[in-house]
Amino acid sequence: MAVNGKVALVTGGAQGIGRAVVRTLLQNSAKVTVVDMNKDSGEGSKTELDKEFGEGNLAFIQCDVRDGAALRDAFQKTVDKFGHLDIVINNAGINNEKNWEKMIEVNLTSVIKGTYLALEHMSKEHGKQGGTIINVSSMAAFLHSPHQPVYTATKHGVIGFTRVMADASIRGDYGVRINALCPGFVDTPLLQSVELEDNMGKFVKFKDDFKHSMNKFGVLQPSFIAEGMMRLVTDSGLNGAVMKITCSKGIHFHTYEPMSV
Ligand SMILES: NC(=O)C1=CN([C@@H]2O[C@H](COP(=O)(O)OP(=O)(O)OC[C@H]3O[C@@H](n4cnc5c(N)ncnc54)[C@H](O)[C@@H]3O)[C@@H](O)[C@H]2O)C=CC1
Ligand SMILES: CCCCCC(=O)/C=C/C=C/C=C/C=C/[C@@H](O)[C@@H](O)CCCC(=O)O
Repeated sequence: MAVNGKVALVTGGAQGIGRAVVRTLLQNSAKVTVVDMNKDSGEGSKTELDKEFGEGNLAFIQCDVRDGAALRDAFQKTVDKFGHLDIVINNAGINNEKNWEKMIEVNLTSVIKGTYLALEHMSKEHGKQGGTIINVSSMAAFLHSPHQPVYTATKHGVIGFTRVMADASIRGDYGVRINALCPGFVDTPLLQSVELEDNMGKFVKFKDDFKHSMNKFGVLQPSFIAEGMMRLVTDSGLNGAVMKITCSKGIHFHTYEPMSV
């Protein structure tokens, strides 16, 4: 899929990985809606990106992705403003082992909601023109660590859900590609949360293990994750792929046993 002239919606696009992805999409002449609960960073980021790429290419909608009605409204507003929808990146995520129910809502339930809403606007089943969905998981889904039990569970969930929906898309002829992206450690504000009892609860005592892992595996830049994301967006041969991005192997894909049925 060529990105030029396409319309994208990115959740959690006000900072970190999401912001880098939004910037890359704009560089490639897409129209983009950022859906993020943080009004200050959303508006600040829009001001900067409008200066760089010109006004009229980027919309910011303040929205907590856990609020299903507000998220539905954000999708509709995007289509109303830009005319259609082609690319949805379900990226918003948090680290909160203390309030782990909230973390499941943000990291997994909202990715499911975002995928279903994306299909309403892009699937041939709904009379639309097709598109691509990327759900952000993590390398945490592949490596055990003692400090992130529920975060890890949500990221496993994102992969399982994404792979099944990719198969459903083929069987149902949705015309929508659905892929997952799993970054290793990335230099964003999220990483600071592992030091805080407010985020980690009793698992904060493992923070030195966490730092040890970061030193061992290295920390990536958000722009490199955006590069991987663009490959998932543009390569029409990819559906159900699980992309991994690490310092040691760069951008690569997880391989699975073929299905038994
Ligand atoms: N930074 C890292 O090392 C890694 C991050 N990831 C995943 O990448 C994604 C993005 O993470 P980062 O950019 O690092 O985080 P970040 O904390 O820098 O940015 C996350 C963005 O999501 C927004 N957000 C959070 N909760 C929200 C909600 N309920 N509704 C709407 N917006 C919300 C925040 O306001 C923020 O702008 C997450 O899913 C994260 O789990 C995956 C692997 C590694
Ligand atoms: C909770 C906030 C921080 C979230 C951190 C997170 O989601 C990421 C965890 C990342 C772990 C990264 C590990 C990378 C390992 C590779 O370098 C390699 O050794 C393993 C390669 C396995 C493969 O097949 O690629």
